[in-house]
Amino acid sequence: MSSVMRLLLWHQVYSISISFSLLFSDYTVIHAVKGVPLVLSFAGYRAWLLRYVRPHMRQVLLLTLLLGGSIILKVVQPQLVRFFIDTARETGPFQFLLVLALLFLGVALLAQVVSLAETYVAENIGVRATNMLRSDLLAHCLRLDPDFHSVHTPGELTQRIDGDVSTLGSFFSRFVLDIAGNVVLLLVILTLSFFVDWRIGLCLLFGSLLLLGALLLLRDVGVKGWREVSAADAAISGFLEERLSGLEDIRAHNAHTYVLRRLAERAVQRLRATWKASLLGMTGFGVAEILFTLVLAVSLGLGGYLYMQGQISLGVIYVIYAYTQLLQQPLDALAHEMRSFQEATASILRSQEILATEQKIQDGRGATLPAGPLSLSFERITFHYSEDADPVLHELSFTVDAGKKLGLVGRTGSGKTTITRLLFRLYDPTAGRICLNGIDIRELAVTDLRKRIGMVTQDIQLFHASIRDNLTFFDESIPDHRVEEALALVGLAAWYKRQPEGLSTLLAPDNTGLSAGEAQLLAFARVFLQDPQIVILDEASSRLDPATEHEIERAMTRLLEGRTAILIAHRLHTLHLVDDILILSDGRLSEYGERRRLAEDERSQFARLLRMGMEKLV
Ligand SMILES: Nc1ncnc2c1ncn2[C@@H]1O[C@H](COP(=O)(O)OP(=O)(O)OP(=O)(O)O)[C@@H](O)[C@H]1O
Repeated sequence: MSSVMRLLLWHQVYSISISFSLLFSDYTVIHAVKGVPLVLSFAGYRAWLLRYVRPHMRQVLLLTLLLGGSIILKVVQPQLVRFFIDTARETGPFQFLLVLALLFLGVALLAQVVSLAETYVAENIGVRATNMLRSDLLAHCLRLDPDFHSVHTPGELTQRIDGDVSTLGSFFSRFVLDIAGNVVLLLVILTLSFFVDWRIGLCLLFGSLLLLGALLLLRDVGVKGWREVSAADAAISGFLEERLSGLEDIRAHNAHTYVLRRLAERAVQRLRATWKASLLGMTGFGVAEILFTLVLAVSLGLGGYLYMQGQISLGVIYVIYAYTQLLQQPLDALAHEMRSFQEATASILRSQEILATEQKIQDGRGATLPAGPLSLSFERITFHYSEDADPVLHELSFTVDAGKKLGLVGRTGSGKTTITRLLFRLYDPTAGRICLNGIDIRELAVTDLRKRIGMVTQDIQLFHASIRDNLTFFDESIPDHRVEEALALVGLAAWYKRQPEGLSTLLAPDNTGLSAGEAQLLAFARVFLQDPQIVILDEASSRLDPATEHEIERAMTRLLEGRTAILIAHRLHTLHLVDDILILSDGRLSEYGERRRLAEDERSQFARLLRMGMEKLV
């Protein structure tokens, strides 16, 4: 090889390795995705790969071997054809031709098998790693404070936990190997082409650089278009999610036509975006094809010239043709990987953002509570949801002795639910402290605290799962007879007998198929199974028929027996279950005392409420 050729080869190896090392260097990589500059350091990528791919190291090793094997098989095939053509032209022995043909067949078959194995192993790594990330994200989201969930809609979180993670599948499984594999393939093809003939090598080297540059430029044009399509897709999904969850209101207001018109508008937007993206994509594709054909024409023309000059054989022309064709794959793949790299970076950053969000509510130092009923006290509690908002509770103090029940009464927005959220430690008070048996609840482990408190809110969430799983919260250690006892205790024995598959009967999604009363009784049964020491009941404000109301009151009485409880009452008649009454007004204690005493005191607010015979307090 002449010194000029060596110089050229080294220059080529150097320039490709520089671009490769830049991609993976310790410098910060900056991308603009959806107009927002995003930053992720090499250490960031490495940490992600190590966390999610390390558990599958053996498979990664196998994938590396398979990739290496497939590169070798790809470049060997044209060489076999070259020998075949040259041997045939020189009328070489038939047996040798037969061996070459069989060898070619064998190599082609082996290449297919290796590519199949490669896909299988890569998919396997990708799916396992993304499943792990999905679990991490979901577990983290479930732990995060209500503040976080109030600014991130379920739809958005679904997209992050599922959509973004799916984008990362190929990043985990093949991204690094694909880039490395394609760079190696490109290098091998170009190096071999220099060995075939340095002029051909030079032609392919310049052709590759030109094509790679063009592909990178054109790729950005297409990406923008397809981004608009995904935005239009997301708008349609969001629209459908919202409308389908409000199905009853849509039916009640005969809003079908309005919904369909809005959907049609979004569909038209999507159609326009798709046209634009396809057109831009086709233009890019067309230009790349033209450039590629040019490179092919120049190299073949040069090959033809050299053949006429008697400098190369016909077999070598075939090799030139095959290698030029083969070049298209790594060039296309590298341009595509750049796009995947940007998408993966965006997904990693979005996932990282969630994982980096810290819970404000942290475990205490592990103080423990005794068994049996607990007393609870609020001591000068002030609370606001955000620093710039007005306080919702002002210096609120009250006590519920062990085994006693407190009735909370107040207008809508007076702060009743907020009190229960603070007790459950969904938020911590801004000032003051909440104690159970004299222990500040911030001293307890959060899970221990929440185990001790059973809560039935107005918004009962039942899952599309079996009755058993809905009541035990997927805790398989709870035996069926305990679940059946709980159902009987809340008065659902007759309902349960009607269920075709007993505890295994599936409940329909979104509580459909259940009356409001049945859903509430099932929520009571859940609390019975949890057997907490403190119960918080937020009475349903919707009206139920008298028979169901009676059932619910009976279940409530049983549930409250021997437990400390806070009952948020929306109707007066349920208040006979409680010992004390606390009337809240704009987050301030307006009246507080023993129920009997307040009822007998004509001047009390509570007695006035009773006299007015208000069925509904709020
Ligand atoms: N997550 C939140 N972020 C900010 N403000 C909130 C939040 N939740 C409630 N608030 C505000 O706090 C105040 C008290 O609300 P809370 O839900 O405790 O009232 P409530 O007495 O339970 O009302 P209702 O009887 O209607 O359920 C209201 O002004 C409400 O707007």
